[in-house]
Amino acid sequence: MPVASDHLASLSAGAKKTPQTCTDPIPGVQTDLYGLELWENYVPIIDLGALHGPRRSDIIKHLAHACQQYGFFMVKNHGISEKIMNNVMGTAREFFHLPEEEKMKLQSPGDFTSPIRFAPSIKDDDQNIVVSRESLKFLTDPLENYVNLWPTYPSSFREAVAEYCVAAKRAEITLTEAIFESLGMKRASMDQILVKLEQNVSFNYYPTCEKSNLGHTVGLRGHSDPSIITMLLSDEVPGLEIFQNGEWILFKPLTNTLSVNVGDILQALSNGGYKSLLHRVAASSDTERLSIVSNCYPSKDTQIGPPEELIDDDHPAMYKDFSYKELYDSMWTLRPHDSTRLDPFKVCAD
Ligand SMILES: O=C(O)CCC(=O)C(=O)O
Ligand SMILES: [Fe+2]
Repeated sequence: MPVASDHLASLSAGAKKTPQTCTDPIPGVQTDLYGLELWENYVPIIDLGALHGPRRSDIIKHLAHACQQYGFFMVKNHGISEKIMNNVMGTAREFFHLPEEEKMKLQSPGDFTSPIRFAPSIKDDDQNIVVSRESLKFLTDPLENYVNLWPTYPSSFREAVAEYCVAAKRAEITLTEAIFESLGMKRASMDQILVKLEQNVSFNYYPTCEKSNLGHTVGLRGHSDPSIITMLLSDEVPGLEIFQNGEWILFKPLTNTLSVNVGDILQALSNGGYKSLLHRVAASSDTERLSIVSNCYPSKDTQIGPPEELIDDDHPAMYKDFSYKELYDSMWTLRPHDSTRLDPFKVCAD
């Protein structure tokens, strides 16, 4: 992926010319030589608000670095108000605290295409493991097609969730465009995806687990996401673990930021330059945990092989040219935690 590597080179070069003098306002956040903030030394922080100002090109370089080296970063100044975040988190929490039979009314076993579906914790007898996550997954795009299918209890549901979806999608479009720019994609290649960007949302609830069951309970098994990017809003309870440099690292959420991971589609679009993040959630016996995931992906007819401007003799295409529909249709034969869904689309099998 020639262009993003160039960005990295110019990141280092730029640092020598214009050293940053940022102060360090948040404990645990260091700013490196290139002006890129790192949370506790292991997660980059991207200032989304600065994309609209004179520092845009710096932020684009930060994004290239974050997507290439980490596949995971946090965003601040994302434009989603605290009120919208608190409302949707409060609504999601109320939903999961409803009696089991209320939630089960939204279950649709075996139908992965249902526009809204509740999935309870599962027991995998083959692997003798309990996956404790309860989730409510729903399609959100376009909102007017789906809002009427959403629950009316908690009574705040439709309004709070719709407001969050709109705000989250706005942030995702801004971010996705900047990520495409960081890859060096041509305007036409970016636009054919951006104009038809879609979103779905999941509420995830991880109940506390008896101490004696911790040995065979996980919150969620290791997986990558079938998205371009996934944006995650969570409460302040740690639980998400990210796979970096051969080890699992427990991520500590930071107030008012959202976290973002590279998904499989971005890995293919970037010709393997940006790595889809392997992640999982640990079970806890102390505190329940809540997260809201917004997945951003292209319309079914969008081609998601790497665009020609990212291919040259030194960087031959790693993926065939395939549509999102082909990936989507092939996904249901896999288990959700199989991170091999791009394999059929590789030019050469490993
Ligand atoms: O709850 C989390 O932190 C992560 C959830 C997740 O990875 C997913 O829903 O795909
Ligand atoms: Fe995920």
